[in-house]
Order: sequence, then structure tokens, then C-alpha cells
Amino acid sequence: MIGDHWGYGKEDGPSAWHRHYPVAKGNRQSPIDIIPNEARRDSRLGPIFLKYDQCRSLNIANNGHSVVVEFDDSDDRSVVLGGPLDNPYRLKQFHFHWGGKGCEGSEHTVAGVGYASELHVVHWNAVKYKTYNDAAAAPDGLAVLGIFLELGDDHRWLHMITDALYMVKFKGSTTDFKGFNPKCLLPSSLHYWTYLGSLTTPPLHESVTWIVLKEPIVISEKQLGMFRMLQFNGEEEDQRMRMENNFRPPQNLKERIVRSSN
Ligand SMILES: COc1ccc(C)cc1NC(=O)Nc1ccc2c(c1)[B-](O)(O)OC2
Ligand SMILES: [Zn+2]
Repeated sequence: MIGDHWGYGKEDGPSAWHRHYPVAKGNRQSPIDIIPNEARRDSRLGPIFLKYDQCRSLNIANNGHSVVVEFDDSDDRSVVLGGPLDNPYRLKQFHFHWGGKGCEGSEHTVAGVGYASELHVVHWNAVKYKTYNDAAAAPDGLAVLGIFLELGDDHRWLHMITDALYMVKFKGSTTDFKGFNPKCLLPSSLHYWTYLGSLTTPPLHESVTWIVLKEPIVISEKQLGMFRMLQFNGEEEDQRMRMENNFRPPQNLKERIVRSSN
């Protein structure tokens, strides 16, 4: 497919994605509305473990849809394991979705309520698949940690990311970003909901085991506002579009159940 011709606008937004990506109307699409008292407590669901101590962040980039921090995934130095996962999944990248001024911005919602933003920490099954691209297209290829961000005080470590955003204002820009460990973006509890879903952006592959943490982290309106100085457009484009509301609304649960950790 030539370039990314999808976005979050009226013409190219989530309601139009099915034209180029028919799987948008599939049976395991994400995000979803999570209804806590309909989630099934499953005693077989153990805790998740995040082994990030040896992680090596590489760069931070604006891909025209979000701001992404990439990691060295050439070995199993940083993985997520346990919980619903049969194998360790290798840390690949994390990125955010957020709203406009004051309005919602998360992708998953909880009993119909959205958060201001949502962080996605993406991992892939390097035990079963040779490359990320293969894994991203396989039903058990990806494991994504979803973390809600709610508004309140400044997040003490988020400044390490917001301080770098001016370097990646435009689509296609990237800059070195070494020594960042996503462990500092985790809430105190790793209790989670889990279900089988998809990428929430095209190509919308139905390849994600979602692990959505119940406890949000807290960031300030000021910090969130810095994400909105990013732009969807490249530096050379004359149409300036502020990067905000880059979230897909909840999709039909269809025949799926959501399980809850203990
Ligand atoms: C053009 O993009 C691609 C081309 C080829 C392949 C194999 C994959 C991608 N995209 C991809 O992995 N996106 C992607 C990966 C993980 C997540 C999301 C998007 B999200 O739902 O936002 O959160 C979790
Ligand atoms: Zn995402």
C-alpha cells in the first residue's frame, strides 16, 4: 500500500478505514468498552511480569499518527511474560493516543467512561515468529499493555518524553532517545483485564493479546498539552494539523469475553 493514506479526520478517519482495510469490520477488533462487572475472574490467570531492566531505547519519532519510542528488539533483553501469555513477548515500542482540549482521548473505555489518554506498550512473539512484521499479522503475534492516563498532578518522569517532543514536531522526524526505561510509566498495581483484539490503527491486524491495566497513571494538563504541539503533517506541507484526537472509538465485542486478573 502506498504510504499511509489514513488518519483521524472526517474523510480519512476510523469510520472510513474499512474501505482500504475491510478487517475493520472483523470479529476481534479493538479498542472495546470494558465492563468490569461483566469481566470473568479467571483463577488460571496469573500475574504479568515486565522484565525491562536491560531494555535499550533507541529513538523517539513522529510517524504522522502518534509519537513512538522504539527499542532494540534484537534479543530477549526486555520482555513481558505470564498472565494470559504462553511465551515471553519482546518489547518493541510504545506510543500514546490522546484527545483534544479537555475531551476524552483513550481508546479503551471502562463502563463507557474514557480517560484523557492511553499508552500502548507493544511486544511481539519472537519465540514463534522470525520478524515483527510476521508477528504483527499473526493471531498470537503481539501482546500490548494498555495503560490509562488521567489528569492530575505532573507525572514525575513524563518530562523525559515531553522535553523531547519539540524535536519530533513534524511527521517523519526522529531523534535519538537513549536510556529511557518504560518501567517509570507503570502504575503501582499490575492488575489487568485481558482479551483478544487487534491493532487500533490500520492495518488493524487481529494479532493482539490486549492486557489493559486497571490502575491509571496521572499526568498534568500541562504535560498532555505538550503532546498537542505535535503535528500530523510533515514540515514541508502547508496544511498545519495539530496532532490530537488520534484515537479509535470502541468496537463491537462480538463473541468475545474479557477476563480479569485476580
Ligand atoms: C503501517 O503499520 C504497520 C505496517 C506493517 C505491520 C506489520 C504493522 C504495522 N503497524 C503496527 O504494527 N501498528 C501497531 C502496532 C501495535 C499497536 C498499534 C499499532 B495500536 O493499536 O495503536 O496500539 C498497539
Ligand atoms: Zn496504540
